[in-house]
Amino acid sequence: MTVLRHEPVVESMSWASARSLAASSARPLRAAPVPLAEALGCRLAEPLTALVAVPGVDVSAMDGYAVAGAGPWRVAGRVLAGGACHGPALEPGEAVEIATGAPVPAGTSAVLPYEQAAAHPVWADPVRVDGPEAMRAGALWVDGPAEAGRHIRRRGEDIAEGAVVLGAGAVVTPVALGLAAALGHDELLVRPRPRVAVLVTGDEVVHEGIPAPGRVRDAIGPFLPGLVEWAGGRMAGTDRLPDGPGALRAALAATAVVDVVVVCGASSKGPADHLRAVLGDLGADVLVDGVAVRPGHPQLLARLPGGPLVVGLPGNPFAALAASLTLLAPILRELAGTAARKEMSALAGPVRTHPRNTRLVPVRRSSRGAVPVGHDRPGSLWGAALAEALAVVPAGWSGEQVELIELPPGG
Ligand SMILES: Nc1nc2c(c(=O)[nH]1)N[C@H]1C(S)=C(S)[C@@H](COP(=O)(O)OP(=O)(O)OC[C@H]3O[C@@H](n4cnc5c(N)ncnc54)[C@H](O)[C@@H]3O)O[C@H]1N2
Ligand code: MOO
Repeated sequence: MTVLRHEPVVESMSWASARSLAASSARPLRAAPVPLAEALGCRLAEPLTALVAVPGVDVSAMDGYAVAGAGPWRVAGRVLAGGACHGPALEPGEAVEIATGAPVPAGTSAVLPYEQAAAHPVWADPVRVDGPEAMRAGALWVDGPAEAGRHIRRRGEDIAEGAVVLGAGAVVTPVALGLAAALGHDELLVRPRPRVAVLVTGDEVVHEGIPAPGRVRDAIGPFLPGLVEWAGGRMAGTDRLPDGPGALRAALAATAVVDVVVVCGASSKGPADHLRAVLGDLGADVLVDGVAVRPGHPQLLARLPGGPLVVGLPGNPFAALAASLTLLAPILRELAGTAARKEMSALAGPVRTHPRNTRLVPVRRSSRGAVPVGHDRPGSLWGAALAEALAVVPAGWSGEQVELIELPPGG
């Protein structure tokens, strides 16, 4: 009789150690200038300064009349935003019709909004003064309350030229993009978002339709792009590989231009699980090989020589999600400089604990604490899809507060 002998189970790294080792294995990317549209979500590598003053010149804050001195005023022209400026300085008693945002002529002492402007009866020329035609005819006179300086936005009043408006390290939000554009920037110096390539392995894995018996729909490839973006990365692409070391070796050898490669499946010890062997062939430095966590125990982290980090996710989809949040998200956050805030919570519901492993339990927040939502088998994303966060339940947990790690929210 043949007796099969297997390697003894080696004690895995703790979940907390794996997570912090993942973060510390990431080497922050060098800052680079990127076009505004690509900078969204990145961190500024230098303070954002105003290349121009806002407003750039003294402009009108209202549609109405720029006036000089005391009224009544003879309307001597019109200035529209983007149009030609009024040439000569206004003399006392003169006005120009002006649009909001248009530069006020030199000599302007105030802007009189249309709503406050009254037609002024002029003895010499009793034309009814109520519109652009009359103004063009040079017959328009207006009067009204025009307190000195009123409704003029002075150059640099909102933002002075050279002002620092956001500090280095600030996240480029959609609003920050608008601000940067207003201040004259076309590019921003940011920590670039790390590029991530995904390799989905498994002969049984199909990518559309109802899987035939013995086949399974890929549930990992579809969640990774959103998770990668959310953690601060940028997807470089997804490749589908058959089981077998050849395709995996070739794909990993061709990934020098990305920062992180994620391999889905092939991380356990079965006959079709080649990741470990291929990493060995390629001379990779294996940093994490198994983590004391449920689900997601067979996860891997390695560095290819002179190349990217490789994250091996287990094939079971919820295990793959747990491993993504343990290894992948901390790496991307570190590379992109986007730290996650730490949240602690009571647990308001029963959870199973594990004697040696951390458990990651899908929960929703409530006023009583985090409530486990159930449906948390490693092969299914049901519980995680219902949840807002994963509660980190340590081995032998005895009721104290637990850390919550955020799940990527919907768009
Ligand atoms: N002898 C041992 N066997 C297993 C262990 C172990 O420690 N010793 N760990 C188990 C655990 S836990 C997990 S998780 C899996 C991880 O296995 P692999 O990463 O090698 O993944 P596969 O074997 O390819 O697949 C596992 C399971 O997941 C399905 N799968 C694979 N890819 C996908 C995908 N993209 N989308 C949806 N489902 C996928 C696959 O069909 C299998 O059912 O190993 C255990 N075994
Ligand atoms: O990683 Mo496995 O169960 O823990 O699915």
